[in-house]
Amino acid sequence: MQQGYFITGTDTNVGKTWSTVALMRYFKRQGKSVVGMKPVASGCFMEKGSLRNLDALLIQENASVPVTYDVINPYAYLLPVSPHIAGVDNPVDLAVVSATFKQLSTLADIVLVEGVGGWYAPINNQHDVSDMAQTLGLPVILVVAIKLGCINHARLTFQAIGQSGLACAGWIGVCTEPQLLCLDNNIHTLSAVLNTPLLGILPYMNAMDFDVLSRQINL
Ligand SMILES: Nc1ncnc2c1ncn2[C@@H]1O[C@H](COP(=O)(O)OP(=O)(O)OP(=O)(O)O)[C@@H](O)[C@H]1O
Ligand SMILES: C[C@H](N)[C@H](N)CCCCCC(=O)O
Ligand SMILES: [Mg+2]
Repeated sequence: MQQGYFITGTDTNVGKTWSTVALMRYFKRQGKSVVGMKPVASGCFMEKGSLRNLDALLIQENASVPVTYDVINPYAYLLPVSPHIAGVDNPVDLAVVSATFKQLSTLADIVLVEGVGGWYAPINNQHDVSDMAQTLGLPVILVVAIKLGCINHARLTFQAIGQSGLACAGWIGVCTEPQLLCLDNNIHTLSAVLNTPLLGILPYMNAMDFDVLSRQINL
């Protein structure tokens, strides 16, 4: 592995997965091999007797090399609730996440790890997403869904990333809504308050096209 990034966001449902896959396509276009990980996923479905998560499946599909599902997503929980609740019978062990990440990092130049929920979402009764990112020791990319309220959420999350001692490699804005009043002004304000590079603004798309989105990224 040459480089790895931990992808967090201002909340759940803010575009972390879309950004992760757009980044995977971006790195591939640069001639790099890339794999991804969704260590903890809540909100899964049963397929042939195993729990599967849509984020993890997208990450698996977009990898440069074939990767076994369990390496991408060692903790798959059925219920779409906070992982410390969904995983009460099989709580996340950060040593397992770390060992699985090491295995994955031998496979490609770039490894992207998508968090779950926002920066302080609990992953078990002792740890939250920030602990998982610190265990992996990766620079963090902050995904911001550009909507009303995002300036506050982005500033809080950016401050918390700094407090964890991890580097922030930049932020990605995702237009998850078809229309937003004063969109450009919001982006301008976010750029001014977040002391980290803007890596790209992903436009609103009616149908997902990760190649189009990946062309908005510049890391
Ligand atoms: N560029 C976009 N254009 C339109 N809709 C988008 C875009 N990016 C994301 N969305 C919408 O936002 C939803 C959430 O995106 P995504 O799944 O990437 O969020 P997430 O932060 O990974 O969520 P989770 O916390 O569940 O992992 C998508 O299912 C899609 O409906
Ligand atoms: C179900 C959802 N899509 C995510 N997988 C889990 C989000 C957990 C959020 C926990 C919280 O901060 O309240
Ligand atoms: Mg996701």
